[in-house]
Amino acid sequence: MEKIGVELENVELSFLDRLVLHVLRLAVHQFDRIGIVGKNGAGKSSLLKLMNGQIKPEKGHVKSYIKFAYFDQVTAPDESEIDYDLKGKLYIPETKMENFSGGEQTRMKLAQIFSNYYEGLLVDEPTTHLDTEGIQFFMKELTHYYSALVFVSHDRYVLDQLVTKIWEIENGTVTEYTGNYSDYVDQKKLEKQHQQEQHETYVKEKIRL
Ligand SMILES: Nc1ncnc2c1ncn2[C@@H]1O[C@H](COP(=O)(O)OP(=O)(O)OP(=O)(O)O)[C@@H](O)[C@H]1O
Repeated sequence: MEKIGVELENVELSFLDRLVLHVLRLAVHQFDRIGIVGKNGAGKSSLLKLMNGQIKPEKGHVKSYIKFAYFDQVTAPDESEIDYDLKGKLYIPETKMENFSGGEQTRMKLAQIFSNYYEGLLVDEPTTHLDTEGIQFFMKELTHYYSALVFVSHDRYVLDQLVTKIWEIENGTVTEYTGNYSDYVDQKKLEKQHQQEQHETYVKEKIRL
């Protein structure tokens, strides 16, 4: 049985009296590849931050058993060493970091992560500032990265290539779907169709009575 990397139990997270997340139980296992999806403001980044221990829930608990690397767009790159080859491959300039463009900052932070080995990666919107070449590099690295991977992305192509599970956040709750993004879309279509059929049966039955 695969080792648990992080688990959440009976978690409630609110901001300004709004219940943003309500999780009965969720777990990330050793080699899971999970894509988190949901509308703007659904709670995707907050869920990653909970798993990273950056924010604490007011109820329930989050237990982490492995060391995760965390990436988001807002955190500036730190001074940690990066692999020389990666620096070249990712065209990271020799200029001062404060002058880096958005894309260069993203490349730098990803290079820092890929220069070390982590048992888990929590990655929030990694491809936003990347050009096509940067996205291809990121995907190639992650395809062979042997760890738990949880990431938030609005990029369907990236999700389709990299994940084998989808966590959908809707109205504060998280539903797990097996498969990549396209599989998730198919399952949602079937769910909708089933609901529609149930509704039609209900209406017909009501008329009949
Ligand atoms: N520190 C905070 N203080 C108050 N509200 C917050 C805070 N952090 C997040 N929120 C609110 O919680 C909700 C969830 O935010 P979160 O950033 O997790 O959403 P998201 O699904 O990642 O959204 P997006 O796709 O737009 O990035 C939003 O309504 C946001 O305004």
